[in-house]
Amino acid sequence: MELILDRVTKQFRNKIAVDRISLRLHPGVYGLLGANGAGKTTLLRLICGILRCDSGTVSLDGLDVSTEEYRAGLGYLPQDFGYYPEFTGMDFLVYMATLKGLARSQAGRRAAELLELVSLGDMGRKKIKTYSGGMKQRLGIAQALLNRPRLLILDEPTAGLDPKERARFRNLIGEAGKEGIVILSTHIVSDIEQIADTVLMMKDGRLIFQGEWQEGQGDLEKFYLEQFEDEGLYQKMNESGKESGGNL
Ligand SMILES: Nc1ncnc2c1ncn2[C@@H]1O[C@H](COP(=O)(O)OP(=O)(O)OP(=O)(O)O)[C@@H](O)[C@H]1O
Repeated sequence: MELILDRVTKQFRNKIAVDRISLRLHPGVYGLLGANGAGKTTLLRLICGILRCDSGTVSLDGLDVSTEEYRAGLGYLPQDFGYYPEFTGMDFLVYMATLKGLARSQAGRRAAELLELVSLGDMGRKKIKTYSGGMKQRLGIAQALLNRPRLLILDEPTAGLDPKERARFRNLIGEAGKEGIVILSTHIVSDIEQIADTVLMMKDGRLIFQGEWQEGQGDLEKFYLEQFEDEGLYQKMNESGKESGGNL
């Protein structure tokens, strides 16, 4: 399985949010790290086909992002996921499953299975308005898994999770990453260290680091912060009319 991004670019008015990003991803967990405004959400939306690239292509095993077949293999948890507070967790999952085209009988079975998987088995009959932030987040992950996606995209999935829930979440994602491609965005470095096999680091719409982060390489947080110290330096160099270099 291979997800290929080829010079993917997206511009909003005069802001280039994603700037010629090329990637080849295989099964595993990828942590997309970047400061606020680096372009993470935009990149994830392009990979989900919610936004169209201005130029460049996204494809999974040769299927273009615009095709039904591509979408059928996709699971997505957006950053600002809208829940229905009056629905129970179970009803919500069944509803989402039918939207995704599962037959009703199948939807009920799958929903129950996923509630167990995300440790919400005993909360399935309770209304979502009674859930904690972490429970809602787990329900969001469950809905993203309904169609057994080959490509799972999670935008800031650990936001609002306490340490215990983070550990639970790590296990869940680790399982998903064994069979498919999981991309999760965060600006919390320790999330990446604990969950992801491969780090993707974005700054100003560009990919500035891609690869495994191993213990011998030192402190990922320090490296990450250094990129932003460099930014100031490069800006100064540009302002004085010199070419900036060194950035990938
Ligand atoms: N719909 C839009 N219209 C105009 N500008 C946008 C739009 N979406 C994103 N941008 C801009 O594109 C840039 C990248 O935004 P994006 O949301 O992708 O960053 P991010 O890394 O996900 O940040 P955050 O962690 O805050 O979500 C920002 O400067 C943002 O203001």
